[in-house]
Amino acid sequence: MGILENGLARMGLTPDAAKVALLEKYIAELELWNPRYGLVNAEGDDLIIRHILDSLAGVKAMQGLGPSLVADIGSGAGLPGIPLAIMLPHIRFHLVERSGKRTGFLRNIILTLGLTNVSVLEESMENLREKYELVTFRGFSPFENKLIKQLKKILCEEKGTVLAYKGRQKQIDEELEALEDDPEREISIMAVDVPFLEEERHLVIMHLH
Ligand SMILES: C[S@@+](CC[C@H](N)C(=O)[O-])C[C@H]1O[C@@H](n2cnc3c(N)ncnc32)[C@H](O)[C@@H]1O
Repeated sequence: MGILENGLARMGLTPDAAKVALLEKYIAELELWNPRYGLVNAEGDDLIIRHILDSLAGVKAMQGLGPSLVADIGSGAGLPGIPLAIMLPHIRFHLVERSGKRTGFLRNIILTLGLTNVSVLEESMENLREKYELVTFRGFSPFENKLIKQLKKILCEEKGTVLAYKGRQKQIDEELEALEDDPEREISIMAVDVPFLEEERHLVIMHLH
């Protein structure tokens, strides 16, 4: 069994063969275009662990939250948006990325993989007009007051949640402590185990409004 399927099994994820094939195709495209586009800072098994399995660590949380429309902000090469969209085809994803070079790659990926639940928005998040039930981000920005204000503008008032992929607990605590008090904010932090990765990873789920 390859590292991808082994990792999926360790995470308790059981995608059908078609989804595994799409994940493999995405990995192949990342490997192919990485030298020219500088998309991710890893290759081979390291790429699968640090980017694909890491992104998939949010699948179960997403299933629990049950959104119908998600914005993946600062999506870069489509992380975590593309792996999540492959695993959760009933959810629509907007990949928000301001770099034209990266959105070029993303548009190509969507066509190559035939993903019908994913759109690319070549925008700064500050310019978004749509409202989202859920916003994901990974490696995009620390939690800061300015970011929280911006997130509130694009989250649905009734049901607006952020799912942020984060590393060390200590770093998360520092970021959260520096935020202005907000009695409406509810935060839960989940430690996640990314297979074959000996580093701390957490998902921060933040309900705003
Ligand atoms: C460090 S990369 C992370 C990419 C990806 N999420 C990942 O985990 O590999 C941050 C990305 O956010 C994009 N970005 C930065 N500020 C942005 C903004 N205000 N709106 C949209 N995208 C932005 C950058 O162009 C870059 O591709």
